[in-house]
Parts: sequence; structure tokens; C-alpha cells
Amino acid sequence: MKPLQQPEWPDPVALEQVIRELRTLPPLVFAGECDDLTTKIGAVARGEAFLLQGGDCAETFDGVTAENIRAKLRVLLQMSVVLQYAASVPVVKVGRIAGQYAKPRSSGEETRDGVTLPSYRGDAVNGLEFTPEARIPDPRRLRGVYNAAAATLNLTRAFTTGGYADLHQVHAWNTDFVNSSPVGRRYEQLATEIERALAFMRACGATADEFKTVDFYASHEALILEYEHALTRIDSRTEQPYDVGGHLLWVGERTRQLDGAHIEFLSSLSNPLGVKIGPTTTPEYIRALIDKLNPKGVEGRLTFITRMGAGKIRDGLPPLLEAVRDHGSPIAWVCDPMHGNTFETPNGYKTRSFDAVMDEVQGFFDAHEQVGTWPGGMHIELTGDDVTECVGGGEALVAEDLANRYETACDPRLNRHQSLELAFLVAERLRAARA
Ligand SMILES: O=C[C@H](O)[C@H](O)COP(=O)(O)O
Ligand SMILES: C=C(OP(=O)(O)O)C(=O)O
Ligand SMILES: [Mn+2]
Repeated sequence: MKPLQQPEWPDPVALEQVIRELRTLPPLVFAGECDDLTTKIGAVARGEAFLLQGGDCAETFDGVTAENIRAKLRVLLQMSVVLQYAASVPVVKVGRIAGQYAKPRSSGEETRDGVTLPSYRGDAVNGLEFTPEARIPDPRRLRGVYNAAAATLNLTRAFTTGGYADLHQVHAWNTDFVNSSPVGRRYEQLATEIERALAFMRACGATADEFKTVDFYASHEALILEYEHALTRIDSRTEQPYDVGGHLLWVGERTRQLDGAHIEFLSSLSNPLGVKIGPTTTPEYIRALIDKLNPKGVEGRLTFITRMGAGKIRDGLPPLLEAVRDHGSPIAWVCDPMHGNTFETPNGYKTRSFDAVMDEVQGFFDAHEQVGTWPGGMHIELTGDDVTECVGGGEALVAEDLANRYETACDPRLNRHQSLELAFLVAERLRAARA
């Protein structure tokens, strides 16, 4: 079977050149870091940690700025402390970042005002601009992906280890936000409590080096197989293949066929892996997928990212949870409450409602409560900016507001307010689940 959702590159010679070059470039991540993430996700699968995975639907080359990267990291750090403090559970932090440049599409073409052009497939493939030239797939963009991912990872590593992510900065992350909204003020109270706890520990003589840095990992959808293959290397320590273009790779809803090229590719890697699980998934498929991707039952190797839709998760998820429980293999279950809840507004914006997103998260927790399994994490499309892409939330955005700051290159993301609100709501459910 031909691999699905692959670009049709018009210039195979240029493609060959880029791939040759990519094969010689240094790894973006170290295989040992991938193993560390597997270990951490193992704790998620055992019910001892929670995974927070989030970032843009589609990163763009223009979006590789210090401001943008800092804002994204900041909202993820804020969400993490909310979850960690309110639910007393370690949070494994993974960005949809430094590699999330390729998009599967429902349709190969897009029509606007009677003009039809190839769909935008992410900056890895073509340009967002609606012109015939921009929409031609250009393989040189794959080199751009490598450069953008390297620059993003470099700054992310600097922020997470160089002081920005120090827990003592818990107030500083919120300074421009404190009084601008109820959720900003709620966060501020929590930050004050955390500071008090840190001061108490200092007074006890605890040297809190653990609070100074955070472990933060990069993930993206493994979609364009030529790129992912070119960044797959044999690790000198273990002699095993790792995709060194990111720590965790997932395969999406449209490319997860058991006998498809994407699942075959994942099965060859030693990285931690994810697979999106949509509403048509059956227990038989899930069991076969586990046997294919994690035959040895390694803890933390396999994460299922459910994206059923708010109306389907309560019926659709429990049979899958039961099938996995009875199979006995360790799985980290993560909820993507975004992709099953997309709709178009009458004024033409692709959006999601905050209430539906929240309802799917609640349904995810309900399903796990019913079966007695651990709701291991959430996977969110978000941004650190005050965009207006999803309706609802504390700011009560409506369809007419979307025109104000609709900046996504693909799917609508939660803005900073909505992301933090979600974190507070999830923290409450998580605390109950822990109890
Ligand atoms: O991000 C996911 C997919 O690429 C996206 O949801 C597809 O959207 P489309 O239906 O507009 O192609
Ligand atoms: C394409 C995506 O999701 P899914 O495969 O679940 O549709 C995505 O995560 O952006
Ligand atoms: Mn998306």
C-alpha cells in the first residue's frame, strides 16, 4: 500500500539532495533522552504521573521567534504547576514543538471564491499563502524544518535549564496576566502558596536544586516518511534505531492503519511512541496495535491519544480501556479533546468550543473511573498568546470574536486563558482520581 498523506514532490532530484544532506546532519535529540522519556511515561502508564503534551497544531517557520517559544513554554509551565500542585502528581512535560511542521488533510484541495488549489500541508511541504506558487510542494522546506527545529530546541533547552523554568519564577510567569482575568488571579493565589511552600523548605534547610530546572521533551506527528527516515540513526550505545528528530513521535488518526507505512515505521524505532485513537477504533485493532508496536510490553513505550469527540467518548472509550486492561500490556492513556470537536462557524472559521473540549476531558475521566484505569494525561493544541480561535471559556468568546486574532496555520488552539482554565478543571478531576 502506498504511504498515505505524503506530498507529491514535483522535483525528485531536489528531494534526493535534501535527504542526503539531512542524513549527515547532527541529531536534534539524544537517544538517551528518549529513553528517559520512556521511563517517565512508564510512570504515567502505572498511574504515578500525568502527561501534559501541548503546542501548536502546525508550527510555522515565521513562528520561530524567542517571544513565541517563550510564551508557549510559559503556558505549559503554568499548566504543569497547576496540575502538579493541585493534584500532587508529577507532570511529564512534552511539547508539540520543534518538529510539528507537517499536516495530514481531509482533502487534497482547498477552494476559495471559486479558485481551487492544493491544500496547505504544513511548512514542511508548502506555503500557507493561497497562491498557486506557494502551494507547490518544495522539498527544500525539509531542510527548513531541521533548522527551525534546531533553533527551537536550542532555546527551549536554554529556558528549561538556564533559570526561566525555575519554580521560584512561578509568579514571574504570570506578571502580565495577574489582574487581567479571573484565571490569572486564581493562578496568582496558587503561585503565592507555592512560594510559601518553597520558603518553608528553604527554612528547613532543603537545598532545592530539583526546582531550578525542568525536563521538557519535544514531540511531533511522524508524517513525512522521507524526513523521519533521514533523521533515524543507529544509537551508538544500544545499536538500536532512534528517530533523533524528536523525543516522542506519534502517528495520527488518518495514517494509523495496522499494515500501513507509518505504523511500520514506528515499530522500527526505539523512541517512545504515540498513536491517535479515534471513534472508530475497535478492541481487536487496539490489541493488534499493541502486539505490533510493543510486543515486549515495555513500560512507557506506547501512549494512546484518544480523540473521540465529546459525544462519543463515554460509550467509545470504556470497551477499549477494558480490552487493554485484559490484554495486560502497559499503556499511557492521554486525552486529546481537540480533534473530535472541530466545527465551522457560520462566518467561516474552523473552531472548537471550550465547553465541548472540557466535556470530552470529563468523559475521559468518567470512562477511566468506570473501568478503574488511570487517566494518564492530556494532549492539547494551544498557544501562549491571546488568540481568538476557540469559542467559549472564561472570556466567553463567540463566533464574531474569532476575526480579532485568528492566527493558526491549521486547527484552532486554546489561548492562554483557556489553557489555564482547562488546567484548573483537570486538576480538580485529577485530585479526585488520585483520591
Ligand atoms: O491537525 C489535524 C489535521 O491536520 C486537521 O485537523 C485536518 O484538518 P482539515 O480537515 O481541515 O484538513
Ligand atoms: C492531525 C492531528 O490529529 P488527528 O490525527 O488526531 O486528526 C493533530 O494532532 O494535529
Ligand atoms: Mn490539529
